[in-house]
Amino acid sequence: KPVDQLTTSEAQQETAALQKRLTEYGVAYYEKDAPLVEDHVYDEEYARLVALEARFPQFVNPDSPTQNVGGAETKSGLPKVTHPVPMLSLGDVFSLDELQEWEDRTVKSLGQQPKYNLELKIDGLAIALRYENGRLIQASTRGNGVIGEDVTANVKTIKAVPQELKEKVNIEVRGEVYMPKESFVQLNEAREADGQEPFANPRNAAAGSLRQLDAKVTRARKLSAFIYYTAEPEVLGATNQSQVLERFADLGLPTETHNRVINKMDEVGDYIDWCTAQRDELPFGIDGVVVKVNNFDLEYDLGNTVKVPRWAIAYKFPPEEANT
Ligand SMILES: NC(=O)c1cc2c(N)ncc(C(N)=O)c2s1
Repeated sequence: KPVDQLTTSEAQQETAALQKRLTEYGVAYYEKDAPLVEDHVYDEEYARLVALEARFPQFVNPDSPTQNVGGAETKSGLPKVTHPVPMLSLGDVFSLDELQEWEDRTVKSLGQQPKYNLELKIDGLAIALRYENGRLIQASTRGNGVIGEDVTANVKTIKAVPQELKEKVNIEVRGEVYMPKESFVQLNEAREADGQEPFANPRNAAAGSLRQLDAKVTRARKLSAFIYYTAEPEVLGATNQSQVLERFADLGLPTETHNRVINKMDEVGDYIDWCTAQRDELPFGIDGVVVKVNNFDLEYDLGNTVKVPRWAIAYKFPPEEANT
């Protein structure tokens, strides 16, 4: 129900429930690197709480998650970084029908049939890398999208991430840090031998390994990364997403090479089938496919909502049956 149609007691109940739930999500995400919900679910509920507290300020209390932006008490105590361009999460769809509905809306908004760039959705954690004059000067986590953590020293231990680009450009790029499946198996064997709790999945292991105070621990975890986005493609002279990936490779940035440009959405099924068949063979985890309008001039027309871009969508694979 819209916030301004709630009775005071309804608002009090919903506010208290959201404050409790988002605090639990925050502890799981920031303290345990074991998120309870997808980023966009957290974002949506957080936005609802902000709206409720704005309309009913009497229900704001000091330990509401809105009162300590960016997970101030992260266990790792890493310094904070504010993202100049917010790191949005992605909208999700779970079927080809929903994907077709997304395309219908997109074609309608654009008034034309765009090409799409299809990319694997890497199951890791998002990072932003700032290069100046071709040198890596800062690396940060997504955090809550606006405020992340400075993980520069830790990212410098990741072999796949160049500290020096092949061209002296000033650019911020974004991607995913992940733990290769092999590293994950070795890490959990070592942890169990040590009587420690194994990580539930490579994504949590990557998050826990990246957000360490001691970069030597991160180095030992043998992480890797793929870079897939920049908000400043003009710096690279790229006019579409597939060109951006090619320019990233020219610079020495690690890119996932199985991307594919398609002319319309009815070609996406073949790609999804290919990814599903390849999934177990890939040396890293994927949890879906990212579909992006390839041309940036069209992407510009579509813009973003507060939380997710309109020019891209994630098709999520059905959860893998527990291959115990
Ligand atoms: N949250 C996001 O915007 C994204 C998240 C991811 C992800 N986990 N893996 C790959 C891509 C990609 N190829 O664009 C994106 S984009």
